[in-house]
Amino acid sequence: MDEQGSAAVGGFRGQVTLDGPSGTGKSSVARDVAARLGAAYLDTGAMYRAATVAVLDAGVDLTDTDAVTRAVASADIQVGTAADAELVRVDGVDVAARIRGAEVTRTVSPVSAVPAVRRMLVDRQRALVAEADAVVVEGRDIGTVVLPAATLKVYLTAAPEARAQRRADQLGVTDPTKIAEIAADLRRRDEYDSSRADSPLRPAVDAVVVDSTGLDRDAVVERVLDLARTAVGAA
Ligand SMILES: Nc1ncnc2c1ncn2[C@@H]1O[C@H](COP(=O)(O)OP(=O)(O)O)[C@@H](O)[C@H]1O
Ligand SMILES: Nc1ccn([C@H]2C[C@H](O)[C@@H](COP(=O)(O)OP(=O)(O)O)O2)c(=O)n1
Repeated sequence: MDEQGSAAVGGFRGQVTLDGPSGTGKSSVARDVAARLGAAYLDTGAMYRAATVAVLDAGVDLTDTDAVTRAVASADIQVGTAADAELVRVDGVDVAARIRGAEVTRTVSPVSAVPAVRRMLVDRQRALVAEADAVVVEGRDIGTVVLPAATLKVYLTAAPEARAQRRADQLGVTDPTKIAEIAADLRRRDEYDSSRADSPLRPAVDAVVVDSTGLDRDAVVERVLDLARTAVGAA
C-alpha cells in the first residue's frame, strides 16, 4: 500500500455496500475495510438475527407473519456500528454469541422474508447510516434497496464449496459429513434468500462483482479499498 493511497482512503466520506450470499467474506471484509477507512460498520444480518431471537423467545408460530411482526416490533433491538467491537442486544441482553448459533441460523431466513419486519429494520438501518459520514454496510439488499445511491456497491461471490469450507473452518468442523451439512444449509439459505418476493438477494445493476474464490481475505480487502479510492475519485 503506498502512502498516497492510504491518505486518499483515510479521507473517505460516503457509503460502501457489501452484499452477497453466506460465507463470501462480507462480515470479515466489511470490518477490515471500515477500520481502514476510519468508517462506521453496520452488519444488517446481525439485525435480522437479533429479530429472530426476539421471535424465538416470543414462541410464536413462524408462519404467522402478524405474530412474527409483533414480536419484532415489541423487542428493543440494539446493534453497534463500531468496526472493532460487536454489540448486539435484545431487550438489554447481550445476544452476540447466540445469534450465530444453529437455532437462529435455521430460523433467520423465514423471519427476514416478512415484509413488515424488513420495513422496520430497513428504517433502522437508514437511521444508523445517517449518523455517519463514512460507513460500510453489509447484507443482502443494501445496494439494491437500503442505500441505492451508495458511493460504492460491491457484490461478493465465491464458489459454494469454498464458502462451505470457510464456514467449517470458522466453526472448527473437520468431519466431512458435518461439512456436507454446512454446505446443504448454505444452499438452502441461498435459495430462500434469493427467491423471496421482498428484496431478494441479487447484485445491484451498478454493483462491482468480486469473486473471492481464489483470493485470500486481505486481497479482497485491498480490492474493495482500491474500488473505494476509484469511486471517490470519480465522484
Ligand atoms: N477471501 C477469503 N478467503 C478465505 N477465507 C475467508 C475469505 N474471506 C473471509 N474468509 C473467512 O471465511 C469465514 C466466513 O467469512 P464471513 O466474513 O463470516 O462471511 P459472510 O459474512 O459473507 O457470511 C470467516 O472465518 C472469514 O475469516
Ligand atoms: N440485509 C440483509 C441481511 C441479512 N438478511 C437475512 C438473510 C440471511 O440468511 C440472514 C443472516 O444474514 P447474515 O449476513 O448474518 O448471514 P451470513 O453471516 O452471511 O451467514 O439474514 C437479509 O434478509 N437482509
